[in-house]
Amino acid sequence: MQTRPSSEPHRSRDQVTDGDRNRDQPQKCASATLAKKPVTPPAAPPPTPSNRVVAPLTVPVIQLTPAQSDSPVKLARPATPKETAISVPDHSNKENQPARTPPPSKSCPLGAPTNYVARRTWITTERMNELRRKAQEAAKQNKIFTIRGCFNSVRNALLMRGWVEKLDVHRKVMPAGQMTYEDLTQRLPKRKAGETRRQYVQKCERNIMSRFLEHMPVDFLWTNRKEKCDYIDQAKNPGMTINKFHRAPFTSKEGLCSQLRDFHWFFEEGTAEMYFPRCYNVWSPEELGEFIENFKLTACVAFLRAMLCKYHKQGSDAVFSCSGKIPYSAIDFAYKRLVEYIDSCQHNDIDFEDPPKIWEHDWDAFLFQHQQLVNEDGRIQHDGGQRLEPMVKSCLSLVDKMKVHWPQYSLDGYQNMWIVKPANKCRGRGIILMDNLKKILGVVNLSIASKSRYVVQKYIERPLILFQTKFDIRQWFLITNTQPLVVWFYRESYLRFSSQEYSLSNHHESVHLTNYAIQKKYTNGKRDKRLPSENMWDCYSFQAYLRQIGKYNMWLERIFPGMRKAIVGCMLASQENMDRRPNTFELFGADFMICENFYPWLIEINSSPDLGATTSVTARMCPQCLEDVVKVVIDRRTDPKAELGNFELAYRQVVPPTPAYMGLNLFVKGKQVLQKANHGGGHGHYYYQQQRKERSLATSSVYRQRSAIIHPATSISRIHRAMPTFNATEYMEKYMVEPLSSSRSSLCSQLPQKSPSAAPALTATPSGATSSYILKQAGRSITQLLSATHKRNTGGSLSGEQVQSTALPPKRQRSCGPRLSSTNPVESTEKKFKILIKNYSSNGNENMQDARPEVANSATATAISERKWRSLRNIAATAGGSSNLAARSKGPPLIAPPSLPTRRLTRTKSEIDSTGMHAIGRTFGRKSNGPRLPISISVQALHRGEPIVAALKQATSELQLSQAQMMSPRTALANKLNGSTLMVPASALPVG
Ligand SMILES: Nc1ncnc2c1ncn2[C@@H]1O[C@H](COP(=O)(O)OP(=O)(O)OP(=O)(O)O)[C@@H](O)[C@H]1O
Repeated sequence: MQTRPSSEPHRSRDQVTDGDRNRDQPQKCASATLAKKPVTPPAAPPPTPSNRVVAPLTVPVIQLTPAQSDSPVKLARPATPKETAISVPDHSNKENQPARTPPPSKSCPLGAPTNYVARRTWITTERMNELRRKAQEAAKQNKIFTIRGCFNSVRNALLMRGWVEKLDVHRKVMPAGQMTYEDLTQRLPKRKAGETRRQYVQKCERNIMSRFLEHMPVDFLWTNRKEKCDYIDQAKNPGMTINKFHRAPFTSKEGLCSQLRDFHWFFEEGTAEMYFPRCYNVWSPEELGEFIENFKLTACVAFLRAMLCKYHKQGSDAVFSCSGKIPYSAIDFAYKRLVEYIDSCQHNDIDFEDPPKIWEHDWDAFLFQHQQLVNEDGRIQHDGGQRLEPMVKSCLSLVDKMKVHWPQYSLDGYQNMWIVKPANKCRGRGIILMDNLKKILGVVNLSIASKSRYVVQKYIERPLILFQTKFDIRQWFLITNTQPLVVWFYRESYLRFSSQEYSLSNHHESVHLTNYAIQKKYTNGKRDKRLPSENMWDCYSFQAYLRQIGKYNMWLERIFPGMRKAIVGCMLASQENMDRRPNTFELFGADFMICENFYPWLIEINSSPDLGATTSVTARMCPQCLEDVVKVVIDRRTDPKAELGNFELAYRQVVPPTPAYMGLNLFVKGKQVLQKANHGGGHGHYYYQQQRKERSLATSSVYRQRSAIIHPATSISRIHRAMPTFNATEYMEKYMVEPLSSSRSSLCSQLPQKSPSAAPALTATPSGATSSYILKQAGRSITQLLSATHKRNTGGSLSGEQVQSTALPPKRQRSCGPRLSSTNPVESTEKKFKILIKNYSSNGNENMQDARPEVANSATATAISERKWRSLRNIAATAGGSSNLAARSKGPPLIAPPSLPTRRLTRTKSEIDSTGMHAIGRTFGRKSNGPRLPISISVQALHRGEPIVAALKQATSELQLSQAQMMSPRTALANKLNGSTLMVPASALPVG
């Protein structure tokens, strides 16, 4: 018996054609007996840990029925050729040609021996069932993956871990239940030339297994392009892992530039530091202006530096000459600009008027002179009358001073070169090096007209060059979570050299752009022999080089940690703008350049780094990196101690516990309304101004207050990241009500307490000390109250009794809804409040007992201004018409309020219905299991300096307060609360 060779490198001349194969099929039919069952869904697999319900596979169950067995096999019907095992088209040798297969004969049609099947065909029924079982097992264990693109290392790594691939072509599935045996065995991929038999068999088996999984959701998707449908799939199947973030703004040049503008907020010494050449999104007029200013100032620095450098290296004759074309005043011009700049940095200019205006033509002339000095070896005019040494000395000291205030001094040279990059292109396309402002503006202005965007970045003129050749470093890193941020750093990296020697006089891309996409277009020029011909080194070769030149410590101390800190910093700065979806990770490739002083400068971050085996270096490193990604992403999920390959954890954000004061002790005092009312209308404006002042104070102090309370070891950025949502509903429910009891105490203590429903409120009245304390606080800003009550709650400044009367539970959950116990005084106050609101909601038909005693009190009545009445009316209008509420109110109406316009009735009513609120009085609360009110405000708004009042403003608007009240939200809310306890004088009621 001939054995089939395991591999077939080339297709032979006499290879089997499709037609041949078809002709063979009747014969193959005889080689196996298959009992095909109709599509029967197998039993549903048990639920997986992730609670995913695995849908039964609706694939044909293939009965394992050997062709010739001792036990006779019953066939439902004669197997058709399609149902048989499939023979592999043999492309290799003649021994396996169809001519050599036994001709179809009656001796082995449907009863051929199993071993015969195995010999002649490559997918037997046994194998088929095995594949099915494997697919089912993978589905049960959530181990289905799809890979788009040629990421064989990932594929192999997953297959090795028992995963099964669902080919991307099978994403668009046919309706469940329609899959037939033919679907599985037909339409198999064609064998490619050069594909070995084994490879082909594996390919077909993968194809078949993929079809088994057609109706199963994918658990792991590796793609190199973002598609919306994938994220929709992920939303449907949250367990699905995707290797791409939908939003990663730092991966475009434009995005990186804008993300890193605010980097200073995220600086953490030793953790997040950043060297990024200054960069401008010049399509934005603001940044264009900044760029122009920076360009000019850089030219001034470069002019003086170039002059000093030449003077010291080549002597004064190399710089000065009586026939020089550059006027001596150019030195003066540059000098003055630097002095002005340093003065402004040191704030020495605050007592002076604006610096004199410099006309554009003066700048043009100077920039031209700079070009002459640097590029054309021009001389500065000097007739020998003036002594040069003092001037040179003062220039030197000025440039030294400038180093302090010019953080990117180390990367600037003398030429003032800038690199102009299309904002959203990659692979070096459209990148130009320029040193002329007019030309740069010409490019970017044109781009504005053509709607293509550019960024302009300072070119690193003094890079570290190896053997006179420029290089950059490609560094991979992995993000596995954005909230909290988790960054994995790859220990290996590789260097990419340019094919030509470095020169600043030649601006050609082959000299300055070191990325592979550009360099592969050029043959290597005359360079040092020690450079690699494929223009790549791995980091180990670079380390060896550094060791050779005695600078190995620079790798350990500056380059490697510097790259890591830059990546962490960049991620922290961009974290806010990345998706927060779980089960998403991404491998990024960052490009760094090393400066002469060995500091790494971030150039760019790529979202789909080239992982092709383009050179021997990448051929070794890329597959390894991909395998390591699988280790981090897959293995570590189940085993925290799993091997991580070359990845190391660079940053794991620590989420600090929610600060105790956060949203807990914010409250609005209702007392201020009385003060305002007592002062009469004439002082209204004054008080309004006062409040505005307080609000602005609060605005600026919110951040300071917070930072002061936060433990110093906790960095701002971390806090900033992990800030919980400030829940206005919760906040108001609790703190808008609490002061009610306090403020009411001052009122109610004067009032006869007839109403039984008022009793709980009165019992809840805090002590006089607390009242006065609250009174004192009433005029302060909310932020001040925040810290005061924080102290109070932590028992710092108040007596135990006071704490008891005012303190609230120390820690609250983030979810909103009333959580105060029924014995809590605040609770009872809240009830009171509710009832009183109902009073108004009854639209005059009913009234509350609580209100009765109060209305008789003239002192209280006079305290109600027309405006307040309007607010009350508004509340009434808001709540009016909710007849169910009114019906629940008891007691005869004391006042017959006029029929008020119900302009906001509809919305409020629907709100009540839809949000599960059971009374308008509970506007501040909700049913414990009801949905949230639509008044949740992100605390980050507060953090960023927006006034807390703004938050209240929003809240008040949600509470349907009138425009006048919204002008002063604190007062408005207090009005509302107080108003609920105050009665309206009959005289204040509109007639009718
Ligand atoms: N500020 C800079 N200073 C010096 N060289 C730079 C600077 N920016 C970019 N380069 C050089 O230009 C090359 C291409 O730049 P960059 O990576 O930004 O372009 P790209 O189009 O995104 O390329 P790729 O997609 O291949 O990374 C870099 O490899 C680097 O050698």
